Amino acid sequence: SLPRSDHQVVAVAARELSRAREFAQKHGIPRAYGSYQELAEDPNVEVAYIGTQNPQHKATVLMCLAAGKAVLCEKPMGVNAAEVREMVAEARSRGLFLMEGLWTRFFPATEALKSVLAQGTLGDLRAARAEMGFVIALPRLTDWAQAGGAVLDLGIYCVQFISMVFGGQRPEKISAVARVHETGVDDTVSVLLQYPGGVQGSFTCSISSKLSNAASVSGTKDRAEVSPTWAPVELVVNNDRKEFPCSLGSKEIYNFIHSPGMIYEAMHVRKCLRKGKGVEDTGRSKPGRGCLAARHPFHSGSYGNYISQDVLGHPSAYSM
Ligand SMILES: NC(=O)C1=CN([C@@H]2O[C@H](COP(=O)(O)OP(=O)(O)OC[C@H]3O[C@@H](n4cnc5c(N)ncnc54)[C@H](OP(=O)(O)O)[C@@H]3O)[C@@H](O)[C@H]2O)C=CC1
Ligand SMILES: O=C(O)[C@H](O)[C@H](O)[C@H](O)CO
Repeated sequence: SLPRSDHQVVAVAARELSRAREFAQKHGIPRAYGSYQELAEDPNVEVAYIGTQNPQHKATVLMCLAAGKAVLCEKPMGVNAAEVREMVAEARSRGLFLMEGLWTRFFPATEALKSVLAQGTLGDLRAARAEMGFVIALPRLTDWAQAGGAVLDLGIYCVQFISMVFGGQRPEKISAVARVHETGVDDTVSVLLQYPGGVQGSFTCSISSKLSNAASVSGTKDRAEVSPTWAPVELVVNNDRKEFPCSLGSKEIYNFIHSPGMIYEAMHVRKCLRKGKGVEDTGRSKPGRGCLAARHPFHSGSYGNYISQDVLGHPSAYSM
């Protein structure tokens, strides 16, 4: 749905060639490969978009970086903070672009919220709240072996919102309560994040119950809310409601609502690569090839993995 002069899908890979061929035929993609390695080695591929399941992200990211590709990896980029650090270090050492596919960050409604924040319309910020929950029957979500669970799949959208509105700051303290699914993955989790100056972030994510699926930030002057949390098409500030439809005239049938909004992150990737700037943790830019995913406020998707690791990995932060 983007101009072919800017974006072309030139190849698709699957572990079975037949499936890649079927997908390629359905979507008019010139090349199909029976392995991810063959795609990584295709000289016509500039950027690899990785949509495998969570546990395979790291291996596939490293494979594509080794082949010199820029990489856009689906969220959560890693199943924990250690994996994310390893991938970011590898991208840095090769001077290659790596970004976590937190597509939410590039929606027009998110951009509109960021300018409301930048203008100080809400006053001094006090609290941010996000929720994402559905009754979902996706096998991967309740499968420990596929790194399922609410925090990694849905909580990451809540964390990235809170991290964004608080400028990428790291919280001083994290605490959480959870319901654990019979398969052992986290089913419903509520997390409290305490920031300097008594500023608070909180979120609830669930794979077994419908939540508000909205995200809000409140200050001493006003409150702003976007919805749905993961693919915002509406921004309300005080009682002023603005719509940002993202059907974009697409006739495609998608598995998930607002999927046409994937074009925004694709446009961002292209913009980064054309700028040719690397973005370091400190936000200091340096000449290099592409932007690097880091804990930069704008690419703080990786931050979500730190939180999930903190929440899931430290019993002290996790009272049942
Ligand atoms: N941004 C968004 O809106 C969304 C993001 N996601 C993210 O995208 C990723 C994929 O999700 P989704 O497409 O629902 O996942 P699927 O369950 O459909 O699996 C995706 C692909 O993973 C590949 N795969 C590679 N290794 C394995 C393995 N060992 N076992 C099973 N599958 C494997 C398969 O590809 P093949 O067999 O063809 O090689 C499969 O087609 C996840 O990380 C998820 O978080 C998902 C939905 C929405
Ligand atoms: O990123 C997402 O939107 C989620 O992976 C899936 O869409 C979710 O599992 C079902 O909404």
